[in-house]
Amino acid sequence: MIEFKSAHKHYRVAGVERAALHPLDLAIGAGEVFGIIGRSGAGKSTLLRLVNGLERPSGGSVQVEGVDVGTLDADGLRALRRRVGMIFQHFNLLASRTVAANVAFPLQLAGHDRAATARRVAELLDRVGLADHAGHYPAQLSGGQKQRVGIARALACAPGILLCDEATSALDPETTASVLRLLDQINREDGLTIVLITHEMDVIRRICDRVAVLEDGRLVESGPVADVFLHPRHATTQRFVQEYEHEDPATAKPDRAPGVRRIRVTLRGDTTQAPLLGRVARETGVDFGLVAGHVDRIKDLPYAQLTLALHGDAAEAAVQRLREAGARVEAID
Ligand SMILES: Nc1ncnc2c1ncn2[C@@H]1O[C@H](COP(=O)(O)OP(=O)(O)OP(=O)(O)O)[C@@H](O)[C@H]1O
Repeated sequence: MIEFKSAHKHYRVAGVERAALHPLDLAIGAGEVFGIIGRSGAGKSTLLRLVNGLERPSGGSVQVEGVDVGTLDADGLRALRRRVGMIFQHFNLLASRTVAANVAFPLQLAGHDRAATARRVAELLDRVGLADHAGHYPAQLSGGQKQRVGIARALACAPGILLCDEATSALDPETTASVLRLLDQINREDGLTIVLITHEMDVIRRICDRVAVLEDGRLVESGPVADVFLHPRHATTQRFVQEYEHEDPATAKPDRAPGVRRIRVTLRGDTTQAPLLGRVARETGVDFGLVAGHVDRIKDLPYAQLTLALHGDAAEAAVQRLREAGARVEAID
């Protein structure tokens, strides 16, 4: 659906070229919810703007549905933007237009007649739960309602791709959750491809299938969300995970006591709640202390990740049993 091939972007500021994105390869499949996470200035917005042609790559190519975005003329770009909807952190609604008129706007630009526009607007407002707010103005809406209008407007021309630019960053946690549920529902029902950029790991964890981590314009890690966040390899990803888990750095340090081994045990899916630890302790005679841990979900996947201190001679046997039972076990050293 979207493919970056050695795409990169430089900006010239006061005569000096600066790389916002270094050459990047990335493929996003149809129907995926793909998250891009990074700190401020990492290059997230630049990456997103290359997809809808708001920026052209300085080199390499960005293809959307097989079309090279960098080669499009004004007509081509207009057609592209009907296929690629976008929602924004600050909603970007027209303050002087009602909710219905905001949603109607792209339909009018695309030349739909009055009756077809009215039908489509009613359908979209119903979909985002705002059928009874059609005549309200943006100033009369909460942040979550404004973003629902933004979503309805972005979906007006039935795009195949929705770009979300920090779409929940201005919302409180409960409203964020409800907007993310709506996006998740739209993705599942319509098979819409969603690309979202965020600096919040929680947003990625809730709805994304895959994630890419950006740092200083470089893609440092990418893959299925559970793999990247449960077993982060790059220091930047590790920091995002530590912040999300509120991890105390002291717990990550190995216990130097003789005869004690620290391990991190990850259980996913059906094994998450299996009565495993007690059984392994009984069968092997190992004793374990609980150092840290959490039980959570990544999209539809339940998981548990525990740091254990294993005491005694049976540690190796216990690790073996845990692995046989489907747990991933990593030594912490
Ligand atoms: N139009 C521009 N002209 C010059 N430099 C730019 C322009 N847009 C972005 N940059 C620079 O490119 C780099 C990446 O910016 P970008 O906005 O893509 O990052 P970001 O990860 O989206 O950051 P934020 O989360 O703060 O929006 C930054 O150093 C930024 O200053």
